[in-house]
Amino acid sequence: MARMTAPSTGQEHGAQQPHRAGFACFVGRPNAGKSTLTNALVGTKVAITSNRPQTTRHSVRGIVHRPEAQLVLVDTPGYHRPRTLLGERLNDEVRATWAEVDVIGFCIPANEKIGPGDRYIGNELASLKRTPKVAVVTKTDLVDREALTGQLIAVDQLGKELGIEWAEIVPVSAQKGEQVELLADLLIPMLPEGPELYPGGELTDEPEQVMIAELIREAALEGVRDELPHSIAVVVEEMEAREDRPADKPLTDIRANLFIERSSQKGIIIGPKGARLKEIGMKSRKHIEALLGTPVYLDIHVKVAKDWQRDPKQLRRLGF
Ligand SMILES: Nc1nc2c(ncn2[C@@H]2O[C@H](COP(=O)(O)OP(=O)(O)OP(=O)(O)O)[C@@H](O)[C@H]2O)c(=O)[nH]1
Repeated sequence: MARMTAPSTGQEHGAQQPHRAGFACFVGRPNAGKSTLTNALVGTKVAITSNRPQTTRHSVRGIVHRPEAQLVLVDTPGYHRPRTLLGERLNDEVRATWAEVDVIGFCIPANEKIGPGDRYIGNELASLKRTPKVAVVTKTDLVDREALTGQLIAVDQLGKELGIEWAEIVPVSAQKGEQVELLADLLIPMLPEGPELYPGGELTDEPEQVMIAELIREAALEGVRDELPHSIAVVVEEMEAREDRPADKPLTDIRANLFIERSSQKGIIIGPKGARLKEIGMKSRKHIEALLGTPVYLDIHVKVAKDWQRDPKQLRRLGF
């Protein structure tokens, strides 16, 4: 990421409140609710959510705009024990992000016991002494009060065990929008003083094509079996406005490649008589049209990139 620290040219807003701007990221094991929380804070769909682990591959940022502050959220992939080259690259990316942000939110689901996955991440976090860390207990709508209290105590103990001093411990439900604003209120004072980092109203600086590729990948992930999710990568090859269209009836042509690792996976993606691929196209097209604000002609090609997760050249081509 280019610039992660706000210059300290504090802008005065209102009475004595200096304007603050900076970066935060949410960490946590797969499925902890990081993307959903990012979306809830920003109020628009920018990161990709799914009920399958490890679906966030790109550092999608959402921006929370307040009169007194700008909070830029960096959404990283899950940090986990690497098994492939892709896994190692993802961990490097996550660590690099952690070292550059102003505050880290450690997401721990309210409805799951703290386990080795959390300790693995927590240990790594503990070594980042200077960055404030907020424990965010997510999905509180899934548990009763008693269970939530138990989890808050367990999180407090986890901090003591790992040598992390939580700046705050905040229970939230991103899905119900409970305590989401409060979380923003608590994160903002941890940002450095400084002017806006991004012009007002901008929600994400993720290149459009990456977001479009993610929307297609998200549609492709729906309903596929367990082994496939990590084998899918999508790259937008071409995107341009169709020529000879009247100004009030624009059309955007998009050509995307959907990569899988083995030709045996082709059938699963394409489906009987192309039904699944058609479904993927229809679903993602709706989201892409909403994103771009124009009708879209979407052309998806399914290609085999053999064992792309283990091949450095392929990884680079696919944008990792
Ligand atoms: N009930 C409930 N479910 C939630 C909440 N937040 C997230 N979820 C669900 O939990 C699952 C995982 O959420 P994500 O936001 O994709 O989790 P993530 O941590 O970004 O996951 P990875 O990208 O795999 O690391 C999804 O099915 C969400 O719908 C919440 O506040 N309440």
